[in-house]
Amino acid sequence: MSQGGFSNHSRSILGWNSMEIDNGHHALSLSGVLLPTLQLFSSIPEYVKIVEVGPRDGLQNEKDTVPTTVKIELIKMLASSGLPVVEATSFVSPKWVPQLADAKDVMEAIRDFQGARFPVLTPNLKGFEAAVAAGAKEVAVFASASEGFSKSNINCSIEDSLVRFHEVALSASKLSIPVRGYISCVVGCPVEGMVSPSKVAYVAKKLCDMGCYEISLGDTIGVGTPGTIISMLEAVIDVVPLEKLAVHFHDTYGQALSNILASLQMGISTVDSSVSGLGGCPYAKGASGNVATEDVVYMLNGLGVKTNVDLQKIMLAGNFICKHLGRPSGSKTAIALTKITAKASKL
Ligand SMILES: CC(C)(COP(=O)([O-])OP(=O)([O-])OC[C@H]1O[C@@H](n2cnc3c(N)ncnc32)[C@H](O)[C@@H]1OP(=O)([O-])[O-])[C@@H](O)C(=O)NCCC(=O)NCCSC(=O)C[C@@](C)(O)CC(=O)[O-]
Repeated sequence: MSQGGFSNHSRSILGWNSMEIDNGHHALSLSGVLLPTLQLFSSIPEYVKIVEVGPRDGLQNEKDTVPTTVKIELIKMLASSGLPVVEATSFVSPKWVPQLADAKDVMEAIRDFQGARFPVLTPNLKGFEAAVAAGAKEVAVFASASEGFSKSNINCSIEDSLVRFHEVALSASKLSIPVRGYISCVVGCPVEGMVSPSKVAYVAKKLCDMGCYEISLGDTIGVGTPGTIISMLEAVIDVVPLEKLAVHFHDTYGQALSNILASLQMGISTVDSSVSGLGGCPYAKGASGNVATEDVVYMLNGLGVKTNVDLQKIMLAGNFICKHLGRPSGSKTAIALTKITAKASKL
């Protein structure tokens, strides 16, 4: 029997992936087999905040214009799934990112929708002012750890970008608007190759000092592995408090979930992801989508980490946008559970 599009069989699959917490000690329960607590997981946070970036990062690279009404519906579905933060759009130049030229209309339609926070990207004061006028209550600035990417993405050097972001941060502070800071290319750059952890740490400290409440570390082209991610995080944690850090992984080499796990083991408790694994930066050729929200939630459920996110509702949002885009989901979890549901409904 199917409820809300999911069979009891797929519900029981979701149930496999659960962790029992007994007096604070973790024990994996898989098919009734209890495994002893793993020391390895002892530093993993009890709660992880997932920042959904699908409507912004996920859609910004789409060639065909996605109708504004579809974007709005997607944001509302995501916000209704328990996600605490849904990055809604970007107030950037429409010449640079035509797909998000409807930022004002999107923001105005969701500004009073309850359930999640809706930050938007603002590269400069012009974008910030437009975002605030449209009702944005939170913004994000986006820097790069590599000069080459900074120039190709926002047409200025890292230092010039920091000056612009400082202006945004000052204006935001006057209005009590929280500012998130992104850093792209924290491991590798499409223009310059490998990026040293010290460059990431330098930009992270600057963003922190100008008042960003959170710094999201982006592996823009998805080349990181736990080895390189851990070295990068160690450098950043030396200069920015751990609780201010978030990770943002693209899955080009299939490393995103392992990189997230390594980051959680280092104590990071904020993870960016994109419904159905949509995404990619228009100025980072070859980069594939972000890690899929469905896969992150499935893994965190399996670790017994709270997210307050309803996986089935995320999958419905994923089905909705993938149907619209006319392509299969990039989430392995969504594909697996959809197949199981389809099989079960034939029985
Ligand atoms: C930063 C600029 C604007 C500089 O672009 P520019 O051409 O150097 O800007 P400009 O100041 O010379 O202005 C040129 C034109 O843009 C207009 N303009 C200027 N600012 C704005 C604005 N805010 N909103 C709307 N219009 C704007 C301005 O008014 C002018 O209009 P014109 O006179 O030609 O008609 C441009 O390079 C840009 O918009 N870049 C955005 C690129 C982008 O959005 N990339 C993707 C997001 S970053 C990302 O995906 C990575 C991340 C965050 O996910 C993490 C990761 O994975 O790494």
